[in-house]
Order: sequence, then structure tokens, then C-alpha cells
Amino acid sequence: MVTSFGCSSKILQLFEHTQEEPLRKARKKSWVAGITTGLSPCLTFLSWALDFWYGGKLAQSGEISAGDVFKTFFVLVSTGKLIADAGSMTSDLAKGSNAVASVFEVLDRKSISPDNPKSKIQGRIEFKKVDFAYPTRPQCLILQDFSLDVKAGTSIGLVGRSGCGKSTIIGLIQRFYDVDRGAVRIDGMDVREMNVLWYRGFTALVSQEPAMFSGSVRDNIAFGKPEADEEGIVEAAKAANAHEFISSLKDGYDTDCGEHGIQLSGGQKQRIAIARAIIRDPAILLLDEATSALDAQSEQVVQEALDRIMTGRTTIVVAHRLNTIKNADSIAFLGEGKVIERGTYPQLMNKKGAFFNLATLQK
Ligand SMILES: Nc1ncnc2c1ncn2[C@@H]1O[C@H](COP(=O)(O)OP(=O)(O)OP(=O)(O)O)[C@@H](O)[C@H]1O
Repeated sequence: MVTSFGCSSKILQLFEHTQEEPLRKARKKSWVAGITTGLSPCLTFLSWALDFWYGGKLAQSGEISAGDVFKTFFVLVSTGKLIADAGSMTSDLAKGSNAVASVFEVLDRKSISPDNPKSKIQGRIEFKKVDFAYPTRPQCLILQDFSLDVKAGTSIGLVGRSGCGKSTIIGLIQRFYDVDRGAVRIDGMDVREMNVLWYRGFTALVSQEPAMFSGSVRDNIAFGKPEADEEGIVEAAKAANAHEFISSLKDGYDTDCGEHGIQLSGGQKQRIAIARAIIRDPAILLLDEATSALDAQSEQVVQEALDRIMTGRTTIVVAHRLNTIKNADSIAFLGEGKVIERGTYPQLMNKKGAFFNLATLQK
């Protein structure tokens, strides 16, 4: 990508720029380390010199014997060096204790496993007064006092200007991050208290750019459910409008679609990704601009497949093109980290507010 855009010098510049701050810190640290390392033997020798000077004075005046001077000297030799060495280790000790604390923090984390591991989730999603900022930009709140309630088995379209936090909401539902305030609840339970692997087993994501893994088409679909049998894989492909084109490939489901395999079109890859999602039979389906990279014809085929698999599942649809969410049970228009408008497509159009303005722009 860097080479094809011919911007390697710019990237090198950026790299050098990002190294400036660590370099400054490293220089500061080496100064401190150098001074303390030099100071430590210096203090040791000074204390010996002081011992002989003052001890010699006291011995001369007859207050102590020469033997006492040597006794204190040997006490200084054996203890002073240890104290000086311990002093030069303080920064390492502080670093070590921080590292150990973070390890224990991870070990102490508790995920509540479901009482019955076979139990399923229904798929109700609630965001309760959520504040969220990405850890790398803590000062920039993406969601602020954000609340949203999606009933189990219904679909909701998320719309709003680019960067308003739609994909962030999808990431929070999958618990890729924890909220700073408030809670994300699934069926009334805080996601932070759920066993995250168990919970993610009930979710499936179809994003704008489907990832193809090395292996056959079959492997790529089964990635959603490794224990799936042939019948399940074909059923999922049929539901995703993919069976026909897969069967027409020279090696059918055995066709290699990895890095050195067949070149699939965007729409074909997307349908394999949908089959991969559907084979999981997810209670929560997350569609992050799943059709926005496709041409009109592919979009229609993929949209048909999506409409079919959405029924009966809680579905979050992030969309720029509003026609993809026309049939959603409700639509939330986001802005300034909150839901500004919510309703069905006709309700929002009648309201003649922000959503109406966006829809008019797209016509
Ligand atoms: N990993 C991250 N670290 C820091 N900031 C991020 C990260 N991901 C996204 N952001 C920022 O969070 C804000 C919301 O991003 P998000 O991708 O959720 O918006 P969006 O509404 O989905 O945008 P789009 O419609 O363009 O896809 C943006 O300002 C983005 O720059």
C-alpha cells in the first residue's frame, strides 16, 4: 500500500517523528541513570574518607582507639556498598512492581460464566448512559451519556455523519473495549460480567471488507463454526445467495480462496462472509456497512441474503446509504455522541429533522 501510493518518504518522516518523544525520554533516563551510577561509588568512597579523617582526629585526641577506627571502617565497607547498590535499583524496583501489579490485575479479572453453558441469549441490547473514549485518546469522548435500547429479534439502523461513532457502538457490543461510564447490557446483564468467549459465540459481524482466510471456500465458511458439517455449510451458502456461484467454480467448495487462490469479486467475498456469519446462527447480527463497497447489482443480491438472515435476530445495521435500512424496525440518527432522532423510516421522514435532511441530500 505504502509503495503503491509512493509515500515511503512520508512514512519514514512520520516514523522519525514518532521516535522523537521516546528518544527524549530515553536521553533523560540515561542522564539520571548515569548520575546515580556515578554518585553511588562516589558516596561510598567519601564515607570511607570521612571515617578515616574524623576517626583519625578522635584517635589523635585519645577519645577512641585506632582499632575503633578500623572497626567502623569495616562496618562501612560491608553495609555502605549494599545500601548504595539498593539505591541504584529503586527505578528497577518501581518498574517491576508496576509490571507485577498489571499481571495481577489481569489474573484477578472475573468473568461470570453462565450457570448453564448451553443456555442461549435472546439478544436484547441496552446502552445505559454510556460515556466512551478510546484508550489512545482519553480526552476525546466518542459517546457521551449515550442510551439506546434494542429489543431482542428486532433490527435497528444506525446513521449519522462519518466519525459519529457507529462502528464504535458495534465494537462495544462485541466488548472489544469497556465503557468509561454507564453500561452495555445484553438481556439485562452487563457485558463486563459475562464470559466474553461464550457471549461472542452468539454474535456475528459482517463488515465492509470481508476477510478471506487461507484455505478452501468450505474452510472459509466453516470458520464461523468449525464443527459444522457439509450440509450446514451448503445451507448457509444457500441462505447467503452464494451456493450457485460456489458450485459453478471449477473445484466448487474446495476452491482455494487464500492469498494464492482464486480471485473472487467483492460481492462474492461478501456472500461467503455472510455464509460464515449465518452458520453461527447468531442471536446478534452486526452489519457494518456490509453492502457499501458493492456495485448496485451485487448490492441487491447481498441485500436479499441479508434481509433473509436478519429475520428473528437482533440486527444492528450501520449504513451510509439509507435505502439499505428502509425496512429496519427502527432507525437511530446519531450526533454529538448521542441518539438525536429515533423512529421508523416514515416516522423520521415525517419529522422533517436531521434524518430528513440527510435523506433529501441522498436523493
Ligand atoms: N481505535 C481507535 N482509536 C482511537 N480513535 C478511534 C479508533 N477507532 C475510531 N476512532 C475515532 O472514533 C471516532 C468514531 O469512529 P467510528 O469508526 O466509530 O465512526 P463511524 O461513525 O463508524 O464513522 P464512518 O461512518 O466513517 O465509518 C472517530 O473520530 C475515529 O477517529
